Amino acid sequence: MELKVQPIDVKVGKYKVILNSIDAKELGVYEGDRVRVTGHVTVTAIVDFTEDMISPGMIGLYHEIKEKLQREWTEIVEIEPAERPKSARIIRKNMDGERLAQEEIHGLVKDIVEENLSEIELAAFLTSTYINDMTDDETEWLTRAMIDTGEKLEFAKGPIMDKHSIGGVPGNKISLLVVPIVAANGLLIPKTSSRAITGAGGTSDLMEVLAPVEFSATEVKEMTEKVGGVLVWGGATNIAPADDKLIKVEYPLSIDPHCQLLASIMAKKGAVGADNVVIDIPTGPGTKIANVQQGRKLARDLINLGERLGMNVDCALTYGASPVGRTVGPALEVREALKVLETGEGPNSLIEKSMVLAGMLLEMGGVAARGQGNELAMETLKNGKALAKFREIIEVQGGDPSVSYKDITVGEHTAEITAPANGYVLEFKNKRVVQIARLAGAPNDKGAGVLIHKKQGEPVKKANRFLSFMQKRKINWKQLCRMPREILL
Ligand SMILES: O=P(O)(O)OC[C@H]1O[C@H](OP(=O)(O)O)[C@H](O)[C@@H]1O
Ligand SMILES: O=c1cc[nH]c(=O)[nH]1
Repeated sequence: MELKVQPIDVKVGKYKVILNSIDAKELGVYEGDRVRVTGHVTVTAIVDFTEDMISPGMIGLYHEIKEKLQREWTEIVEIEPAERPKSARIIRKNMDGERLAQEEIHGLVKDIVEENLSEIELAAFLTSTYINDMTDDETEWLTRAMIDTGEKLEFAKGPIMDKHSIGGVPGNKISLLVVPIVAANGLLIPKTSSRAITGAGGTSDLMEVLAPVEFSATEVKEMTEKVGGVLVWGGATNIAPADDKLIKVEYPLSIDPHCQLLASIMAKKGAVGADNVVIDIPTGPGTKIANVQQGRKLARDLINLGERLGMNVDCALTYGASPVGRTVGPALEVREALKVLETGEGPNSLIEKSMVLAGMLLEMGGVAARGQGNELAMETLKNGKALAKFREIIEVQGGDPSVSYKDITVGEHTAEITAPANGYVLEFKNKRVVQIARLAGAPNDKGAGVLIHKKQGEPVKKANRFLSFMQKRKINWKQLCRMPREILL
């Protein structure tokens, strides 16, 4: 079928075309099917439908495909139905509970990286692995494929240290303390992070309050060699590029399937050439890991996967039933973390957790004797070396190194939630705190989030502030009032 081209200058991140449903019917294609578009070159694209935006006889070409055809532009293209990529069948195989071969997984990851799969297919893959999981072999192949389809860092000197959290506990800003402490002790830590997956602010969302986080792999290497550490967004680097594409689909589903979590974390560590890795596993009700037994199993899986990939991995099962510190949401969390670095003072839950993890890395990296890491981490915080290093990191990434926690602006519109009666806070529902922070606009609205005045176990007085939440735009009380009361308390 010949169709007249109508360019649509919208980036959708994939090769996509939009057909009028009459033409689609005639061609016998459905939404999500593939068509071969032939001008002077041929491109295979995913089909979208419209009743009215594109008239019969026309075809809408989104930015990416338009770019591809641009050099030899043509007004008329030839369209014919094409096969779905082989990976779509592989996803189906996974959905049917069948095991996948290494080449199948590699092909699938390659198609993810090359944007050959639709969001529906990606969502099906993630949902299927959420339900069926993967074997240890499949997870290793998935991780290796994620490493091999991107760029890898190679440093002339080692050891390369790294830290990662599986996430799931709100307010987990500890990388902002751990990375500078490790780097301040002479170790290299090229830390890449994701943006929020199930939370209201991933480490990259936080760091972006202070400095750019989008760099190429070469820049990550150069900056790490210069100042010892970085805190960058993995999604921008082409380091394990499949990871971010999967996380983008996980975010709206609010799922983080076991095998994907293992591969996502370990691919990022493998690709930066990490020798020693500490993984934080927040555990407890309302986290990704409900209890210590599950936490131990995940720790074993991470350590085993590390062994298969040649990395020395240690895990810390940390308390996750209540937020870390008293802030949730990018700017609020950065303010809290910077205050700790500047004054040495702050919530115990934040300081102790950061020191334990930094201490483990200092021991693994051989700069602290066994059992002495925690002390060295605390000393690095108290003597200002951690702050000085953090400022170097901010500067090398293009931020303002003189920034103080007092300069961090948070959303100016605030709503207070007060305690309905005198008493104690018995339980803290992590997921609800995250829901509120996301509703307020976090992580994209950097100033949005939740400030926790009273944490679990603390006494509250009737009508005293219990939670504040804030955002840049005016608080939408109507929306808030529509929220069921149990989300608020
Ligand atoms: O949104 P949820 O699922 O809670 O957690 C995701 C966060 O956890 C990890 O943090 P880090 O990189 O170890 O600091 C990820 O990189 C990401 O920033
Ligand atoms: O980086 C991360 C962290 C948690 N879960 C993931 O899938 N990736």
